[in-house]
Amino acid sequence: MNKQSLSSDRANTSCAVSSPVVVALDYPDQQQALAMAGLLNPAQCRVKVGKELFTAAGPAIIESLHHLGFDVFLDLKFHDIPNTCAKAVGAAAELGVWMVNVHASGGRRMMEAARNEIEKKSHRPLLIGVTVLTSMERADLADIGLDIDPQVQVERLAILTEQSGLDGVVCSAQEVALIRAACGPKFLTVTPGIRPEGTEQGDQRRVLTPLQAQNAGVNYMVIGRPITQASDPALACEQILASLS
Ligand SMILES: O=C(O)c1cc(=O)[nH]c(=O)n1[C@@H]1O[C@H](COP(=O)(O)O)[C@@H](O)[C@H]1O
Repeated sequence: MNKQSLSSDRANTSCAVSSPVVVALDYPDQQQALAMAGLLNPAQCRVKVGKELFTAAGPAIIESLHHLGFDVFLDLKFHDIPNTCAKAVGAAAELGVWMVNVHASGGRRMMEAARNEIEKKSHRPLLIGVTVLTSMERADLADIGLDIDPQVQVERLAILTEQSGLDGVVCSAQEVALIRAACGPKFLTVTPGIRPEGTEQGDQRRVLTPLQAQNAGVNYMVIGRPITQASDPALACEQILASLS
């Protein structure tokens, strides 16, 4: 199947999953990722393909996940000069993915170029700007010359992202109220850094539980290790969904 027909098929068949859960398939190869996907129900969650899996498995993993019925968030966090970023986002659109992201710190012209490029495509994924990584806290921002609270930078980048015509931002669920106030109710919030009670925080810093995130009004919550590293991943996913209902 060529890229264009894949894109058209996807545009016609993309399912409307009401669940906010997006499971991060952070695996080193296609076999492990598909084994995990096989335990999940595409009616109950979407999946995310990130840098590790996409670098190892390439576009074929997207096609395989589509065949299993999943909407796919392609999380490659593009951050480059406007032309390069726009072409990369355009290539992602041609894979038929549901969502793709760029780093909002790439700036207004980069985000506008990315948005303009996907507007030309027959399948138009949701285009999301990453604000401040959920692994970062104030000290990490100070290290890169931004001696401010993460929330200040998140709000600034969310406003820039909205003005640049993107659909929403990646942020911590802790910042959703702030973003709603600044960017309005239609602007999407996609929140990693989700940790159910009793799970390891790991490298994440700005975290909330799934229920707290839901109460904060997030649109989509990205959850990786609390599901994929659980002794029973399918049960872990079920329990998270049950905690939201
Ligand atoms: O864009 C992302 O998805 C992302 C942005 C961010 O600020 N923080 C963040 O954790 N992520 C991704 O979300 C996932 C979180 O995974 P866990 O920490 O295992 O739940 C990883 O795949 C990260 O790459």
